[in-house]
Amino acid sequence: MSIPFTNPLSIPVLGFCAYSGTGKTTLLKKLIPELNSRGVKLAVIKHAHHNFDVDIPGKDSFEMRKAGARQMLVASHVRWALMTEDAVEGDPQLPHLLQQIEQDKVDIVLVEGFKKLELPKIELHRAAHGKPFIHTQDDNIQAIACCADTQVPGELHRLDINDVAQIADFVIEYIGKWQVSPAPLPLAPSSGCEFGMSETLSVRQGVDNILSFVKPITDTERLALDDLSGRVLAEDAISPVDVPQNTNSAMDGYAFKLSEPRLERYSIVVDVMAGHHYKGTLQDGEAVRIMTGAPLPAGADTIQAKELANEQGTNVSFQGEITLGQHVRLAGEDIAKGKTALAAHKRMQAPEQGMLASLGFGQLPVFRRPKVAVFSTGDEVCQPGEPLKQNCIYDSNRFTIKSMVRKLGCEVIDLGIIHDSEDALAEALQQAAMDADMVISSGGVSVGDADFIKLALDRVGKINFWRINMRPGRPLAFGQIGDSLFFGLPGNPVAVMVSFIQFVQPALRKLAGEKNWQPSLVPAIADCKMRSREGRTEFIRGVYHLDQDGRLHVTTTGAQGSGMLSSMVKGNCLIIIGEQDDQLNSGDTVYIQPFADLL
Ligand SMILES: Nc1nc2c(c(=O)[nH]1)N[C@H]1C(S)=C(S)[C@@H](COP(=O)(O)OP(=O)(O)OC[C@H]3O[C@@H](n4cnc5c(N)ncnc54)[C@H](O)[C@@H]3O)O[C@H]1N2
Ligand code: MOO
Repeated sequence: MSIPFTNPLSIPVLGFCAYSGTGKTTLLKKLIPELNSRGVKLAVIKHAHHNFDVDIPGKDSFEMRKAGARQMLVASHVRWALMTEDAVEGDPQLPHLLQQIEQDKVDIVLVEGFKKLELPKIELHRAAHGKPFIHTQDDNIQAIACCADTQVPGELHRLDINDVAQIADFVIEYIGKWQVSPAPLPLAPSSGCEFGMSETLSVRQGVDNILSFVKPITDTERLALDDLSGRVLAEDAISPVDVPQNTNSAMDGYAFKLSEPRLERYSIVVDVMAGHHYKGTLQDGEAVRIMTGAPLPAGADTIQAKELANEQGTNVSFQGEITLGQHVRLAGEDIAKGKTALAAHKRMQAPEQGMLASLGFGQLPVFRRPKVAVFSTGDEVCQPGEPLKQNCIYDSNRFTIKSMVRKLGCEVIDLGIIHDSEDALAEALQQAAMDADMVISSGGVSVGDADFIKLALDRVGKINFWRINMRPGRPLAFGQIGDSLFFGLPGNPVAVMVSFIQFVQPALRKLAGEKNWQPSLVPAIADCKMRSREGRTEFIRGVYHLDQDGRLHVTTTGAQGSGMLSSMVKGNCLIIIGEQDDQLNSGDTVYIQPFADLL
């Protein structure tokens, strides 16, 4: 029996399954240090079948839990542990357990046990134990680690159960290939098969297929702190210092040593300003005037704010509750020296730049920015700024595409408007693919006028023309020209933007080296009725706001023609009606995708 499983995290999860006695734990005890030595940070979840305990009778944490604390968190400066009394019928739920993992701190979660879940796993098998294979019953086995003389089916990835380095290679390759599911939407699952010319795909199938062709850029360059905005970090930034550097005061006030019982008054020995320190050691009954950010003098352990203190001559007395250690910021409490302050593959914006500055970095390695060539097609398309010819339309697509490409930190190569001639298109595509990592065109991909671009693409690359079950943005071309990726977006201006957000954006982010990116989708209450068609994903331009009931509400921008760019200008989000719905009523909850970060 297999039990469905969905990974709720944006990092990979890999199980290890075997009959008991095969040596799962023994292998993991060797594999973990091997992976650590290669820079892989990992978490492990282990399923225990018995009523285990990690605490010791007599310890405070044990006694408090036994006294009835449903959760008990015990912490020191090196480790913390959360114990939760959570008796469930049957097995614990792995997705719930995974959500307890701090996924920004590790690259992968290894799972021991949970054999019946539809979870990607490595099977461990020792012929000498005479146990049956698991992969014959479980399609989720990614590889089998077994003895040299064991026969396994040819298509199954084979590993040597005694070769820990080889198993570590497989895990690292698995992490590299793993892709976060880009659309946690109620969309049809991807079938994972190859799609040919003019197939009709779901949005999820389209994204999965495209991402399987994207190879992240590995070239790097070093940039000054000031130039990091929008760039993707190429190596972990390890903190060279403690932040804060010293244990210091979080308040303007007085620092002293708290004693039991509390003293009536303290004598003020000196003022300590930020950027200076008191060289002596405070004695019982002594206090210093201290400013926010100034180092805590030796001997002091507590601060009282100025507002709760009365100075009389050279003495000070305090009002209100005082707890040991209050208003003291510990050295390294934000970021400790030697810890990963920012992991590689993160796109940097203001908070990341600020944090790197606070650690004293002057320059950092980033991945080279992707180069993206953009052009428009069509004899009716005119250059803005020039007189509009009869029966023509100004080129808006090149400008929306270029703007979104730049927002994603890429370099734009503008190829202008290419007129409907097979030779001109073929030449432009070939040249663009030599210079750029990605080529994006708009127009000419639906049935009527697709012929020129299809013929040209056939000459220079490998392209699929798909219909995506979505609106707007039904036609989409995707493929490769040489080493370059090609997107042929539909001509209608709104369809261009929606297709870019759904398909080009995840591809460009992966190309740029970014990891763990997922579209931001948030639930909102529909304030009006909206129509779709079952089997199709509808991206309606909407306006969301925080209502007086404290929840996000959303309404449409009005007319939804796929040529009406005004709907994108008025809107601040896409309202997503999934494939399984044909209508949304006022009051229903719907996912929205705010687009302020890209547009
Ligand atoms: N018989 C069918 N006709 C159409 C279908 C279909 O399935 N069967 N699909 C429709 C859909 S959906 C879309 S979207 C469009 C996409 O067509 P193309 O990609 O071939 O685009 P064009 O025909 O070249 O242009 C469509 C529309 O967009 C305007 N356009 C084109 N380029 C630009 C530009 N750079 N800036 C601004 N506007 C542009 C163009 O003038 C047309 O009005 O096909 C439907 N038809
Ligand atoms: O993509 Mo078209 O604009 O769906 O109507």
